[in-house]
Amino acid sequence: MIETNGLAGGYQKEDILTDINLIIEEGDFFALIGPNGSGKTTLLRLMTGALEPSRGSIYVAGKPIQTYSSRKKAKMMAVLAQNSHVEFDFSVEEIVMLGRYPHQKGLIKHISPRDKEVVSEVMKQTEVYHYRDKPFKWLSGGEKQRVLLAKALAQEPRILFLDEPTNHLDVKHTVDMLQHLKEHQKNRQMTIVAILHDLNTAALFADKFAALHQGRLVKKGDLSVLKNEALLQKVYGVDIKHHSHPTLAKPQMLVAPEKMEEPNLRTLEGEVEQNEQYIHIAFPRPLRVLSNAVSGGGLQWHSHFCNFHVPKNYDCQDPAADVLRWLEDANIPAGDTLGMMTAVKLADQAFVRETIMDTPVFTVVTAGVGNAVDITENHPAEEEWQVGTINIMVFLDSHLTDGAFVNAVQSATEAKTKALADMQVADPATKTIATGTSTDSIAIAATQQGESTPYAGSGTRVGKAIGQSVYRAVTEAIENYRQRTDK
Ligand SMILES: Nc1ncnc2c1ncn2[C@@H]1O[C@H](COP(=O)(O)OP(=O)(O)OP(=O)(O)O)[C@@H](O)[C@H]1O
Repeated sequence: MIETNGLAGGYQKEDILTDINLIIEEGDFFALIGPNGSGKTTLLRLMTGALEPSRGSIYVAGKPIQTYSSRKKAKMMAVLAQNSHVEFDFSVEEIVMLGRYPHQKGLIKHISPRDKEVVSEVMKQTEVYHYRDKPFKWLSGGEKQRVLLAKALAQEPRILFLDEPTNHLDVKHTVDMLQHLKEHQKNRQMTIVAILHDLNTAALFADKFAALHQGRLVKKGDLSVLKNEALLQKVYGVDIKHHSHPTLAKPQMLVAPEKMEEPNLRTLEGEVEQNEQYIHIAFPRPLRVLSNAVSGGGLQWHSHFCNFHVPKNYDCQDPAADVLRWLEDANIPAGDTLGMMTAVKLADQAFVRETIMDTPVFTVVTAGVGNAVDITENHPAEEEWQVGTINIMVFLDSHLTDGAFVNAVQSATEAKTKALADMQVADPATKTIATGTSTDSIAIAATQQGESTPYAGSGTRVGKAIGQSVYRAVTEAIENYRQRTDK
């Protein structure tokens, strides 16, 4: 649909862009990314024929852009430029109607029923219909932007060029605008070429990407362009990390500014507070944690770690809300706290604090085994569970990658299962050796100090440290539980 070959161009005989070779297919949502001054607007202006190239060629729908008459071009493409100014005293509807100009025939232009229909439809889509009679100049920046988009859509173009279209728009209108554009792309095969500064928005809505840097096209392709952290670092000059969107199969980018000075946690000396209701471990700064805890679970950062005692008949309708309430009652900052719960007496806890294979590890375990389960055996679908949970928190002075966190959970689980086997903890239903209990929780928390390690399985020092520490702590906690309950 759009093809540039060896394209160069700029202003006052000085080239801003050099050797741009790009193919934008029909129906693409194509995002141009790059820092300020990298040449994105210049490229857009060359592609729309607003600027003459100094070298190379631009083909649109198979024909050189220069061969299009202005009327034909206006039927083919619409442009929503950056900071478009409309000075006249037009109403919103009149401005949008200007978009129909290329479709109107004859010397004296008449507004046809079709023009009216399209104009109202696009005003509704862009949510400007209700102020169609207002003077344009009375509108806010974001409202004006939506009116100008409506005007561009009224042109019914095959290609829509957008220069920072979400400028001035709030979150809702940004999403709405891009959602509408996406529908136009899908339902009408409209090609969209958009300059987008917000990489996260680009990741959500665009399918193809081209990164410009100092007037050169340094990368083009699919979402892999945005996942290329080294490329983004080179282009933008800041550290940008990507992670996955929680509900969509899309990456999201996070800027990582240089780290501030933080307290050193080499000794892992978290403050421990314990009473009948909870065990609370507090660190002077957050640790990176992977956990299935009821509150603050997933991969997060937390400074506070709590294990709450609940009665055996605890009504677990909304455990996360309960934990938040208990944290508030105990004056522990909920936004920075991981919260587990157990019906086991907290006094049976085990604290194991050691340096194993050069890795400082602190493991906190509460264990009840009334609910022990051999996960490899068949059980009736609906079972009456008794109270009993093994809650494990492992604090490490180590720097783990996300993958290593998963490895660490694996290492801790293997150690727990070995402890249950050595202590002959049986599944009461199957009478076989239990592998865990039905409601176990785990948290692996790391200081993220020092060099990062990609593995934490049994073949690594940190994995062995986790294994030994968890084994000792689970064994001790079960011994304490057995002594008290006689089980
Ligand atoms: N009309 C002009 N005359 C001379 N130089 C210009 C003109 N417009 C832009 N430039 C220069 O061209 C270079 C690229 O500008 P361009 O607007 O294409 O960058 P951009 O990537 O769109 O930047 P931004 O993200 O800031 O909008 C800049 O150095 C700019 O100063």
